[in-house]
Amino acid sequence: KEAETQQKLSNVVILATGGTIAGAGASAANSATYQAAKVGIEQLIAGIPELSQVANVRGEQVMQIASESITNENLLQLGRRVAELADSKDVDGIVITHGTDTLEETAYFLNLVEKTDKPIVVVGSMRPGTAMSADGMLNLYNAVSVAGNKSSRGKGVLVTMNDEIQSGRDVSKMINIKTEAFKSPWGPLGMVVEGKSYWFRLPAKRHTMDSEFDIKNIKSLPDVEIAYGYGNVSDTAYKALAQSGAKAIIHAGTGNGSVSSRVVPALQELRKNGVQIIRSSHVNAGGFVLRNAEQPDDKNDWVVAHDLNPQKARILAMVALTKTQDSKELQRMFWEY
Ligand SMILES: NC(=O)CC[C@H](N)C(=O)O
Repeated sequence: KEAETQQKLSNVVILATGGTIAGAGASAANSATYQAAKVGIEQLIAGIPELSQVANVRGEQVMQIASESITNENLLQLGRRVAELADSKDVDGIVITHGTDTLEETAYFLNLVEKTDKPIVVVGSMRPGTAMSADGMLNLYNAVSVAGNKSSRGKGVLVTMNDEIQSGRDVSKMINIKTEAFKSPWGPLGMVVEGKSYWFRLPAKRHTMDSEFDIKNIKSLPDVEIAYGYGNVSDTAYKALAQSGAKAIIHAGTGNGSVSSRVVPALQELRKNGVQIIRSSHVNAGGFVLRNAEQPDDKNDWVVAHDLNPQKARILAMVALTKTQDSKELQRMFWEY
């Protein structure tokens, strides 16, 4: 009988990369002071015996780092392993445990480059497993449940935090001290409760199977950097980034992605010299940048990031630049993804 249920369960692989979900603190009172990326995947899986009721789970330690230290090389390595597993007949779903600081970047990257409709779920936690009211155990249980469920197929890369099922494209870390840290400006796709998924909406943007990008064709990612807009800003950072080789600069702009008059001439000059200028917004609840509003983008030949925050705009720009150097093509991609 046991063998029968095992056969019916989906096969889910957990790729572990580190973060707080693998963190450990000195005392149960340490919810914020602890070391990330300490606990191995086998120990995490062993700590949740209930996983075996929702899927046949196995783990792989891909790396063991805090996610602020993830490099483009790490992204490519992870992306390639996800693609290999997605191609494998005996894998039905993939979970990636990840630090929450750049979780939204990795989730969006995978959403763009993985050519599969198998569920890919990225998950983290806000408290280490050693803390009181640790959230990692339930988040991971939810991630495995969602990854093992056929209803998750074809919905792009997903993120399960705080019982919500979020689109990896939209979701962002909005606050760093609450367990309800991850929000999308456009709302979650669904909820996962007691291992069961409840869906309410679908992603409208191109992703995975419908994406023109493929991890298998990406050898390396170009240098794309971010510079921050604020009052009395100077153009020093923009110029320095270009000088150090940035192919595109994401302007993490104020409000509608507005650009200070102290910076505009430098950005016009950089564009003439071949650097792509992409206007995004760093407003907290979600920016919304439109062409030729605030700045004459047609005249300047700049691109707008629309609703992508600066860090997500960097991901799309890197992936897009592996295919085109044309600003109009870039802009099309920023509308479609
Ligand atoms: N909550 C977290 O996961 C943050 C821990 C660490 N800074 C990381 O992103 O990996």
